[in-house]
Amino acid sequence: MERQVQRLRQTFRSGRSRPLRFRLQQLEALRRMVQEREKDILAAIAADLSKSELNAYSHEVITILGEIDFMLGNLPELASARPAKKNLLTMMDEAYVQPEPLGVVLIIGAWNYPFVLTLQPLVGAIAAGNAAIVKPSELSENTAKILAELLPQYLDQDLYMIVNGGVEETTELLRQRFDHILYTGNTAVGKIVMEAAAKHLTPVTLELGGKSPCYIDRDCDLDVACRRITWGKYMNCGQTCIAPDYILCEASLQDQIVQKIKDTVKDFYGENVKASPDYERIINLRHFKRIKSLLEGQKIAFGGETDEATRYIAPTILTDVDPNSKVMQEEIFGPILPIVSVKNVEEAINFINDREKPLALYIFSHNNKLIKRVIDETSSGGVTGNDVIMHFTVNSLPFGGVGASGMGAYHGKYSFDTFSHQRPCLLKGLKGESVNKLRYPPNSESKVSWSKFFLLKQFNKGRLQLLLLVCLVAVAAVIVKHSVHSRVPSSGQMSFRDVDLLDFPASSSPCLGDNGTSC
Ligand SMILES: NC(=O)c1ccc[n+]([C@@H]2O[C@H](COP(=O)([O-])OP(=O)(O)OC[C@H]3O[C@@H](n4cnc5c(N)ncnc54)[C@H](O)[C@@H]3O)[C@@H](O)[C@H]2O)c1
Ligand SMILES: CCCCCCCCCCCCCCCCCC=O
Repeated sequence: MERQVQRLRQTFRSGRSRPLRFRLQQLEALRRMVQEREKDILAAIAADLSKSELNAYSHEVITILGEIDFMLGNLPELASARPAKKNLLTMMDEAYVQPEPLGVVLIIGAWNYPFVLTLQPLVGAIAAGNAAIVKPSELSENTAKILAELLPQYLDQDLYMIVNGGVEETTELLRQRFDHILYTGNTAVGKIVMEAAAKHLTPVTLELGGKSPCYIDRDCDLDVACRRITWGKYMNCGQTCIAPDYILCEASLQDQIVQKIKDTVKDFYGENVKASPDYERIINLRHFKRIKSLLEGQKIAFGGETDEATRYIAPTILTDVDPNSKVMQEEIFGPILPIVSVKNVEEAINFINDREKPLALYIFSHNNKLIKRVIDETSSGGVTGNDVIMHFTVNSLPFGGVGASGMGAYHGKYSFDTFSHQRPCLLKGLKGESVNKLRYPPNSESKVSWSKFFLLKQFNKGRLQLLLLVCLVAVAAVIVKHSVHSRVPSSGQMSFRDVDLLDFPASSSPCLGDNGTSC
């Protein structure tokens, strides 16, 4: 493993991954891979999650194509240096923020959306100019296999690599030094990843899980709310990190909600859910048994049927659920929907705040003020009001957790930023020592007073007059210099705008004039 990481690092150091043209080519190659090998990819995802190919396309492939298109359209802007605001002391200098790649990054994916959760971070890593190792989950073995087969055929093999394997291989990978690790999966392993990363001071993005609450207000269109919740809860058989984990509502709404979700399940999946091509299965027997055990001692208002041989668990609703019961202690990650009664919105807010910060929060109400209030008085990775899951699909929104549900974020611009260092650059000329004297020893009351003036903008009348005089002299000097220069032939030095940005390693100043001042 060490040799492989070393090989990627050497290629990264050669600068090959930096030019924008190269990054765009790799992203285009990735898009070609998805388009040309769509059938194989869909078959692999379908096999891993007993999913129809149509669902595999709309749950996963569409997201990756959208992310690649976003990067192709926005990369030149994302990668270019941004001029920064200056203070009085540096007003003649050039200040800008230059995004730069981090180096060799590690992406560890989870099995529940095995294509999206590995390739979406990879798109960001490539766009930001990094080398990357991708470690798909061993539980979604078909997708892991097809990725290992396809990626080397389309991407630069000395920069982007797939490592397949389980705990042993991941542990070995985590011993290596990376420049960033993005991990998606459960919280317990998140801690292992963070501990391993700490040994090398490697920054991490942790995309974890949690119990995402869904509050339904009395003042709400229950038909619409229940239809949307049914879609988001039972999609992928409940194995979605941002699925609504449980419902909070007033006790009087409970029966209506059960009835409406029941009707919607019939609309979506037909009389025989088991036979529906749109209803998936639990990934493995361990998870099947874990989810089934959550039903013990519960009041099953709907569903509850299970079949171990096919790892089928029916869309299920539990009512009058005790907040202290097992099903309310861990993330369900399966098609079981508990309903917990609360008296009002205050109690719902307290219920949420008494627990770990969730990955997502959903609020259904006609009353926008109530939705805003719940947002203001709680915390979660993300929020969708009057719907579920959909904030994931907006790539102008950062996607990630907070507290126990994770740290850092990605998607769109946020992926680019996650895999970049925002490097502050200040370029000064070698003149101006008269002002610089103010910061050189020996210090004095007068120097401190001048520093306050320059850095804290604490004017007094005398200083202001003096500054005006200095400015006049500076303007005069610039005019004289300019008139001399206009008579001298050009030095032939190129400005930033003359350079083909595509061939540029995205490390130039935004506007470097030939006297070192910003233009
Ligand atoms: N925030 C998100 O975007 C997001 C997305 C999907 C899933 N999740 C969360 O992930 C969880 C489900 O995923 P999972 O954890 O079952 O997936 P998983 O079992 O596939 O594990 C995730 C990754 O961790 C690796 N891994 C497992 N054990 C390890 C160990 N001991 N040491 C090092 N690496 C190890 C696996 O190989 C895999 O690549 C849920 O909690 C879910 O909410 C979060
Ligand atoms: C008008 C037709 C629109 C069709 C849009 C379909 C959107 C489907 C989006 C589903 C995306 C689900 C991905 C969830 C991934 C969550 C990752 C965590 O587990």
